[in-house]
Amino acid sequence: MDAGGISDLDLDKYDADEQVKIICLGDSAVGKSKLMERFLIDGYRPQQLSTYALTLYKYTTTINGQTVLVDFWDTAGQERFRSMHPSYYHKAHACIMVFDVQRKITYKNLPIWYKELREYRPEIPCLVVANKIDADMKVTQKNFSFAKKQGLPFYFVSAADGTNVVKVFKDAIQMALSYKRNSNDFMDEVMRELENFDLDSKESSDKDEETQEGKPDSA
Ligand SMILES: Nc1nc2c(ncn2[C@@H]2O[C@H](COP(=O)(O)OP(=O)(O)OP(=O)(O)O)[C@@H](O)[C@H]2O)c(=O)[nH]1
Ligand SMILES: [Mg+2]
Repeated sequence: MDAGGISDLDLDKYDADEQVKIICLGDSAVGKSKLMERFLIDGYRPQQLSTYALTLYKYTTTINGQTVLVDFWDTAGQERFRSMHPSYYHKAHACIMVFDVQRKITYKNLPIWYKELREYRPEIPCLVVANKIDADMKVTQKNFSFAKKQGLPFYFVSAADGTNVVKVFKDAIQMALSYKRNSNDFMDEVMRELENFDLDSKESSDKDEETQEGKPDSA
């Protein structure tokens, strides 16, 4: 199976024209899962594959008349080790990076997440999300400069009351799509080439027919 979750089978099954993968990063308990659930609550949610390490949410939407299948990847647990398995990043088209406005440490850890993201996916759009603003609206006055410094889009959101949740996810899908369409990312080019390459290049294995020697005559 393809670790990137991109397969023609899925495109057929969901009658989709295009498929994008969006990953979610951030410390434990910042609200990554709650944000996904909040967004998907009204959305079409045909499938949820769950393992102890990963939840994959499938979502379809129509953009400019095209049906887009979105794979949202969410982790459970791995982020405690502050390092994700490389397959998590594999072929991702956008990243939603979350911190908890009530816990400063989760904001301070953003550069660590961002560094790892960029090691695997140097070019993909990354959206920075300050979650849990419902707990204290005053935080929206604060200056969280990380996103600005990196030139990344920034959102104040609340998974609890829904503030800006749809906006973040819709933007993420749009950015993922435009990335996919316009990407000059070298690794993406390579992956595209590999996908087109017919792996079914069976070398004429008939050559290794072994000459059957007659059984030694038993006297
Ligand atoms: N007040 C408030 N609490 C929230 C919000 N979003 C999440 N929470 C709470 O924060 C806790 C953690 O939320 P999760 O969505 O499980 O966090 P997570 O990032 O998925 O955590 P891991 O799966 O452990 O990495 C839960 O108790 C949520 O109810 C929010 O917007 N406001
Ligand atoms: Mg979670």
